[in-house]
Amino acid sequence: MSLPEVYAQLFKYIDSHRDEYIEELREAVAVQSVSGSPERRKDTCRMVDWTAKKLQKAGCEVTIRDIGFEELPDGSELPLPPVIFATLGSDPKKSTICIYGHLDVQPASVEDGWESEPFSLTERDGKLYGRGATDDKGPVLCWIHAIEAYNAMGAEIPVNIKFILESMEESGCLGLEELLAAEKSSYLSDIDYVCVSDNYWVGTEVPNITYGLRGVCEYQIAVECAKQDLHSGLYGGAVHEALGDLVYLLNTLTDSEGNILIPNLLESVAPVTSEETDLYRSITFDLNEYRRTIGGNKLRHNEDKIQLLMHRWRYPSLSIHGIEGAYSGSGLKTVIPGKVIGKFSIRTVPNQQTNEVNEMVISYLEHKWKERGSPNNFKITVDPPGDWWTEDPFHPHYTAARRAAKHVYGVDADLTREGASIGVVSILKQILQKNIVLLPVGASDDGAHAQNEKINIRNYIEGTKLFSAYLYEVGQI
Ligand SMILES: NCC(=O)N[C@@H](Cc1c[nH]cn1)C(=O)O
Ligand SMILES: [Zn+2]
Ligand SMILES: [Zn+2]
Repeated sequence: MSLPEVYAQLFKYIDSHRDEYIEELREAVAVQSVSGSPERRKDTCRMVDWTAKKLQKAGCEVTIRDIGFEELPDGSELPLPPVIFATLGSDPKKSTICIYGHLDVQPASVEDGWESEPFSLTERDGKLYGRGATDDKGPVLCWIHAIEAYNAMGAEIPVNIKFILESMEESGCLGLEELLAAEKSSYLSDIDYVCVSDNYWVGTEVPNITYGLRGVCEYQIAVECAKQDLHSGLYGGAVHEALGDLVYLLNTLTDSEGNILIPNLLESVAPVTSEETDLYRSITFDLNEYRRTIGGNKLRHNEDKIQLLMHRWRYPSLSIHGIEGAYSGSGLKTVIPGKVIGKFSIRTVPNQQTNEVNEMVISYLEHKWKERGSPNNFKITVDPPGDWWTEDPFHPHYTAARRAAKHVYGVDADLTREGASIGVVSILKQILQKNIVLLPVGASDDGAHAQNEKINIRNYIEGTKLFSAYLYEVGQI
């Protein structure tokens, strides 16, 4: 494949600006834009301002869109971080692509087991460690740097660009759907293609392009046995313990193999077709490397690549995330928690309907609660869901993205799905009905949401090249 002249120049420029790109990521990571923490809301808004300035400097016309308030558990209201709309170019002869990214991050602290301060970007062995490095500040910066590279070369970007950058992605995308629905006939009216970089490679060497996501339904079960915690020596034996009830309920959700026990929940899962299975065969995926990265003893579907990938991407799964109110410090504490809240989620897939899943979950838990016969207070809360999404991976937009990947990495990108959820993707699909490509830059072992999140310098720099090449290739469709 001959390399277009523009690539040679862009790639050389990008390589020579590596150190500046790292410094910019350092600045971005230092802003503690944790959307789930009300006390970090100012920092989250600061991240919005910081990014808006970068976009303006790159030549974009930036609009900051207010999206209202979040109601906190105590009934007070907290302003949501605004959404950035940024436009570059409005040539009617060019296609217009919509690029989505998010500026908020998951919580992180050294006490969780980080080897270095999570909000201070730290380089070790060619990797940049820091919260948000790969999810999703690194990829957002890759887009901005790709545009800056075109500008510096004096090269024309062959597409118009419209950014949507939100800062509540890690907290249910609050306020975004309403904003985007209202913009269908204005800001979003001329979008031809959508590109999102908020997921990861399936491995560490071969790039992939993603055509499907699972949805997510999140639940909280609260059980209360006392108005405060109790001394287990003084009250143990006298009370019906809330944590025992909760553990019982959580244990009824799956069997020991992880199979979901909620009746009828799997009935609406679309059958896997042979064409679909064929797409999984050629995916580069090393089961043993995946297991080693996790550090576990044995995987489910251990011997079968296709089954394992399908259970990560194509079938529902149920995960228990934690128990609020239960003692979780080191050592023992002889306490009976007065109130505990169990948190779990179900990843949903085509053709499951969120409202049906919610009804099945609630009715099953209410039935199990009755069976338990506990006198304690019990309440289930359903959190805002995200829908699943699938796309046509043989659309010319995908061909353009794969051509871009081939130019950068020299190999064919795999066509894959992902098991996580990106709320905006199904929302944009519903509103725009346009082809959406997910174009990840980070590697499978980046540790998004976990301790020691990182992006490899190679992925960060090659990701910038990938986006510059993607802009070029989409301009050729
Ligand atoms: N990079 C996508 C991602 O991490 N999405 C989150 C979205 C979410 C759902 N509930 C809280 N965050 C995911 O867990 O899939
Ligand atoms: Zn993300
Ligand atoms: Zn995330």
